[in-house]
Amino acid sequence: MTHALPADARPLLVRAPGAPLSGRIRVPGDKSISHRALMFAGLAWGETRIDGLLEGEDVLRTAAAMRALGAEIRREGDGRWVVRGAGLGRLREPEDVLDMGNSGTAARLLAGILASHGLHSVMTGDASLRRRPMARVIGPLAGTGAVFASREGGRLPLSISGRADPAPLHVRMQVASAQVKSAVLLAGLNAPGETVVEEPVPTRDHSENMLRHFGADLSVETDGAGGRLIRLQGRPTLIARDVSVPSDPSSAAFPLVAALLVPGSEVLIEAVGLNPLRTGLFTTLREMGAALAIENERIEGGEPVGDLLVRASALRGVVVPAQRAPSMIDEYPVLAVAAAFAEGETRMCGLDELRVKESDRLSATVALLQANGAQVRVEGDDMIVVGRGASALGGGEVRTQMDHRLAMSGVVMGLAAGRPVAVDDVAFIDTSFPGFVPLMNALGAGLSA
Ligand SMILES: O=C(O)C1=C[C@@H](OP(=O)(O)O)[C@@H](O)[C@H](O)C1
Ligand SMILES: C=C(OP(=O)(O)O)C(=O)O
Repeated sequence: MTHALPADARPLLVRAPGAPLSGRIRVPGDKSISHRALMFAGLAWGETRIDGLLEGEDVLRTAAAMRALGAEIRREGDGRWVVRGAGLGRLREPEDVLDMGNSGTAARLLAGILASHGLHSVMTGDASLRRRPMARVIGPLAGTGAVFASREGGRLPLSISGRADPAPLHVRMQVASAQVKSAVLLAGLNAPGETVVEEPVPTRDHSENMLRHFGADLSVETDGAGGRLIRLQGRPTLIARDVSVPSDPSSAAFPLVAALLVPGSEVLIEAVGLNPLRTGLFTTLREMGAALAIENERIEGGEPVGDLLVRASALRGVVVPAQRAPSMIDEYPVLAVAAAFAEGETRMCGLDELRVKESDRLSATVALLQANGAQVRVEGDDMIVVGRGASALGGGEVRTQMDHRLAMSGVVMGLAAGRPVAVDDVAFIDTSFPGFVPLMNALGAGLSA
């Protein structure tokens, strides 16, 4: 197997800190909400102020793309971002190729905007993103009348000839994906009439919440089985509204699991987003016996948030049901690390979507664990990890494959294991969690990079 590293790869050797992790931290803003804030603000009339925007590389790609489409976006000295929207239906044609870097969310959501405006555009990304499937958005978005040309298998680069008069869409989701749902809703915004999304398995609803926040007419009906029917009335007047971005629960996952696994640790993570469609990891860790308390629950900027108080805990294996997967989809690599230290077997069910993330996260997570002495196997779409003591774990290399979540999971493995862990490239952590290493060091992790 080849093991190609980018020229600017940043390796890191991670050792157990030898003392508990402790302190109070705040992790960066939610990545999903940050992308959406920039996109909806860019389509609105007036000036939107965004507090707490994630300044990770993925989100900066969305900012650059929205600028290329005519939105004015600036960062003020106090860290607040201000967007003067171009207005729905009034975007300008980008002069050059839109490079979405490592970000599936940026590429797929933007495809919905581009398909529903009368302009021609070409989108590309880095080597990881160019491998990821775009047919899942091209298929439904073709219903607008837009014309797409992609590489084989619907891969980037992708050219889009959008429609100034897009047809509204009626889509029944074939895959549980908030990115696909959001692409359809974004396209439906500029289509006269009603766009409908049938979602048998609910996924994160930040787009729905934010569309309402900006004044769109959107309704959600739920059926008895948890499915959702979303109706959006096209061509609303979107009006700039201030946005406050909560801390990202998917980023909180890494210091949280590290604190659970490093003996004696006690860590407080402030103001973490607690949208119920994002908190599957917290539910699962509690089922595993984690001492994880949620304090000071409140609503900030329209989303529930709370402080997570976590103490090192002896974990036991559990079965994680497939229905929970969308609410913790990005957390499986670090949950698998936690499971490697738990007593007994953890079975994580229904992980097919992990195969199409920044890497094939299912096989990459298996490789991460196996290289570090854990017992792991895959049966169909399930991953099964049998836990062992810390002294039996570590000593291996983690190949991160341009995937930030694998890099951070490798770091957590190294902090908890009996032997050091070599992570081949931590550079991609900046896509979602800038400042990860110093923040972990503020807790006493003692990382050298
Ligand atoms: O809509 C979003 O912001 C996201 C949805 C999920 O992807 P899928 O929609 O592909 O499941 C998730 O993995 C990604 O990190 C962010
Ligand atoms: C899957 C992820 O992001 P994206 O799809 O936006 O690249 C992630 O952040 O784990």
